[in-house]
Amino acid sequence: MSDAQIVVSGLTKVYRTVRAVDDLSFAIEPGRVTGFLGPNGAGKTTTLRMLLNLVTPTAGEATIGGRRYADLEQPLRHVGAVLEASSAHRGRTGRNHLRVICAAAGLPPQRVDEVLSLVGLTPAGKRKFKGYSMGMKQRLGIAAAMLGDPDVLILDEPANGLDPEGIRWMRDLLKKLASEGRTVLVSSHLLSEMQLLADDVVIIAAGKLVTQGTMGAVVDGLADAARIRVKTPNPEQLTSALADATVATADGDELILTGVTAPEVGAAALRAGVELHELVTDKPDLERVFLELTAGKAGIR
Ligand SMILES: Nc1ncnc2c1ncn2[C@@H]1O[C@H](COP(=O)(O)OP(=O)(O)OP(=O)(O)O)[C@@H](O)[C@H]1O
Repeated sequence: MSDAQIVVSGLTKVYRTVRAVDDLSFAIEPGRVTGFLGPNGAGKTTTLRMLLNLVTPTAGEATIGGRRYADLEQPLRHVGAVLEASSAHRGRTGRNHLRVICAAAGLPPQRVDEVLSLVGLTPAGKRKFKGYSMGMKQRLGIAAAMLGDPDVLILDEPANGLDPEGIRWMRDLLKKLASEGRTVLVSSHLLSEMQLLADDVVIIAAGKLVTQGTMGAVVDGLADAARIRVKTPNPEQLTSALADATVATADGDELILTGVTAPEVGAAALRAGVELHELVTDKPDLERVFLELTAGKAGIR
């Protein structure tokens, strides 16, 4: 096993009456950005906190390179985490904030300027934290996480509060860090945001795994919810020629079908000798499909 592989196995957290995380298992590979997706309350933060030994699991285990976070000898050299926008002493400069963390963790002091440069805060590092914008706080949080030059980076909703330019910057940085061979795990509740960033995706709802795989395969799966609109003077004949299709609506000569592709409809029509007047694939709104997939499972629990 790679030192940078994350493995979650049967992970469960029960708070009084709430099963925040429910028998969750997945693996996250190095050299890739993995999106950890789910609606609000799905259990993403609780999972990440268990991974970082900030919450004790009720059952199951989460390991990084085969070891629990608590058993890592020098955790900051191995794992960097940004769980919320950084907070620091208001009157302290960003640079001094990082120097304190660096010294406390016994990391080389030159890392401070290296990470400030990495996140584009070299001049701003000399300014006091109280004047930092949300975007600057996020950058400082990533700088702190990178002090130990970790091979695993874990971020909880890092795009929150960022403007589009900040989001693009974050995306480019995380992709670069993954391309260097690091494991990058990023949580989000927006599929659209993750589509531009993640190579792999793990989707959870109500604490349970919904699906996981490469972003391409998962999106293709969601896109199977595409609807085919077809016009034919013989709708009944066409329907009986399409055993696998589900008829969503039938209105005169127009049928809306799911569970089939346009080429399958065209081929079936040809075989059955049914005339087609129109054959259109309505591209699904992936965000809507994602919400439908996870809706009802999450929410208030
Ligand atoms: N300390 C706690 N005590 C009780 N319930 C909790 C606690 N922490 C989380 N929960 C509950 O566990 C469930 C999962 O919460 P969690 O914050 O992990 O979800 P999330 O996917 O990160 O959502 P969000 O995007 O809203 O942060 C929610 O129902 C939440 O109310």
